[in-house]
Amino acid sequence: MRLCVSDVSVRLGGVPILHDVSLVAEPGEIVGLVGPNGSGKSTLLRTVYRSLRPESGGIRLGGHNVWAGSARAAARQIAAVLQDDTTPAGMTVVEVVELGRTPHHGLFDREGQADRAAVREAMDRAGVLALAGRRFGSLSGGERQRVQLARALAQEPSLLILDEPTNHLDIRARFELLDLVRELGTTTLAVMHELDLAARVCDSLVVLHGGRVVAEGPVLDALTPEVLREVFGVRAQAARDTDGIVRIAYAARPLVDGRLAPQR
Ligand SMILES: Nc1ncnc2c1ncn2[C@@H]1O[C@H](COP(=O)(O)OP(=O)(O)OP(=O)(O)O)[C@@H](O)[C@H]1O
Repeated sequence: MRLCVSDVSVRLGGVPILHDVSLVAEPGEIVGLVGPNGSGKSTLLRTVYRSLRPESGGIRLGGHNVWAGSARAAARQIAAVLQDDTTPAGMTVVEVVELGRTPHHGLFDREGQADRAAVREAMDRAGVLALAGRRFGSLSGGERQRVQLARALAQEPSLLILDEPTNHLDIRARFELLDLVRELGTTTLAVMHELDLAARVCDSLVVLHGGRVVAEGPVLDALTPEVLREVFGVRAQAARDTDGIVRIAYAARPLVDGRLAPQR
C-alpha cells in the first residue's frame, strides 16, 4: 500500500521537533529514513504507527487517514519493530510471535488454523522456529530482533515500520534480514544508521536534519557529498560499483581538540 506523509509537524514538551515533514513510499517500496542523532527519525516513525499524534499534517496509508480510524484498525495494517521493546521476558518465543495475530481477532476469538499457519510461516521466514519454546528474556539481542521481526510478519501488515532493524545482528544476519525485507514486497519505512546498508536495501532515502527533510530520492541523489558533509559531518563520497552496489568511501575525520565534535 502507498504511504503518504504530508506536512507533519510535532512538538514535544513545547519544543518543535518535526517541521512540515513529507514523504511518500510507493506500494512495495523500502524507504530509508536517515539522519544524525536527534534529527527526528524515531519521532516521525511514532506518528506513522499511531503512537504520537502530530500537531498538524496527515498520514495516509492506501488513501486512508491512519489517525482517523481506530487504533485497532491501524494495528491490523501497520507492524512496527522497535528499539524500546517492552515484551515481557517470561513469554515464550511462540507466544511473542502470536501477539502479531491479536489485531486480527475479535475480543473472544480463539486462535484458528490460519493464525497458526501465519505464526509458523513468520517464524520460519525469520529463522526462529528452533527458538519456539525459549523464554524471550533468555535470548541474545540478535535473536530478540529476529523474534520481533517474526511477530511483525505474523501480523501480515500493509506497512512495515523498522527502527534500526539490524543493530544487534552480526554481519551475515544483517544481510539476511535485509534480503528478507526486500523479498517480502511490503511497503517499508525503516530508520537506518548505517548508510551503507541503507544504500544497499532502500529504494529511496529521506534525510532528516533538525526535524526537516533536507534531501530525498534515489540513494545517490540523496547522499551527495554536500549532504554527507553538512548533515552527517563526514567527508565521504557515495558511488555505485561495477556490481551495481552503492558504496560509501569515508575520509578519516580528526577529533576536535581531542574530543568528539559536539552535536549540532
Ligand atoms: N519529550 C520530549 N521533550 C522534548 N524533546 C524531546 C522529547 N522527546 C524527544 N525529544 C527530542 O526530539 C529530538 C528528536 O528525537 P528522536 O528520538 O526523534 O531523534 P532520532 O533521529 O530518532 O535520534 P537517534 O538517531 O539518536 O535515535 C531529540 O533532540 C530529542 O532530544
